[in-house]
Amino acid sequence: MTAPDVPPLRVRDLTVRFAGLTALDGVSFTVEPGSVHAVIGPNGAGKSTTFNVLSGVHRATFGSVRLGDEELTGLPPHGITARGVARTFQNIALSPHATVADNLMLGRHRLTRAGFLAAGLRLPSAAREEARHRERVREIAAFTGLEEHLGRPAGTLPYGLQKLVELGRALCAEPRVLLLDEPVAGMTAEERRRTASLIAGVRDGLGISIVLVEHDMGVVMRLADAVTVLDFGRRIAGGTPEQVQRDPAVVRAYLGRQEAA
Ligand SMILES: Nc1ncnc2c1ncn2[C@@H]1O[C@H](COP(=O)(O)OP(=O)(O)OP(=O)(O)O)[C@@H](O)[C@H]1O
Repeated sequence: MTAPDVPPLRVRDLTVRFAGLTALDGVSFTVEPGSVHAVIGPNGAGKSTTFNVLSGVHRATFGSVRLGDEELTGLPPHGITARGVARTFQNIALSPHATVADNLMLGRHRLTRAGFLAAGLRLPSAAREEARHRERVREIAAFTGLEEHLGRPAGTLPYGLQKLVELGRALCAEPRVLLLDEPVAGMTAEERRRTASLIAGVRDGLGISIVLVEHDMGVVMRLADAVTVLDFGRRIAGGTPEQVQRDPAVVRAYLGRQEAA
């Protein structure tokens, strides 16, 4: 698998207001090419809002998100996917009755050249293209450890494997940037360990950038190259996992919430 051309993802002064509530307030950070960048913070800090702006679900009130020279701000979700940014969902969003292979094929959608007409007319060009996509799906299934499950309906797999299908489907879009929304939530300790090493493998083997929103601090600290810490919609710290762990503002933010709880 060859590394795609990955530019930096620059988030600048991102501000999101919902009817009187400022969910994000002037947040800036840069995701370096080929790195895992974690966004962490206590409940309500603005992590999901950041994720939703990056994937085009929410519009920024102010500020910008740029991938290299391309402005992503204001694009709809499919426009952002088309520029090589793929996401997974916190709650699994697979077609449960379709096979794992067909769910992965859905991830190839943006790369499909032959239109519905060519496919419907069963033109040889469409058949060749489909065969190429199926081959790539098999490669990605092997990479993610899903090969033996390709023929099974996705809904019949255990939860941890369904999360991997989500990840595999996002990889099938050949992204330059992968947005992972709590990829190990609800997993057993063994599944967490396996998923964390798979994510490290995606970074190291495919060279793509990964933005990770995750509550599991063990996974964040082991996996992330850089961490942005949010609290009440503001960026309160940033740096390597070691730096943010020692940062008094971060300790205060987490301890404060525990005391209030
Ligand atoms: N669609 C919305 N409408 C109004 N307020 C919202 C909306 N989405 C989020 N908020 C508010 O914005 C703030 C940030 O929420 P967000 O979900 O981004 O935090 P979070 O860090 O992801 O929290 P958690 O860890 O609990 O998922 C919160 O006060 C939340 O109530």
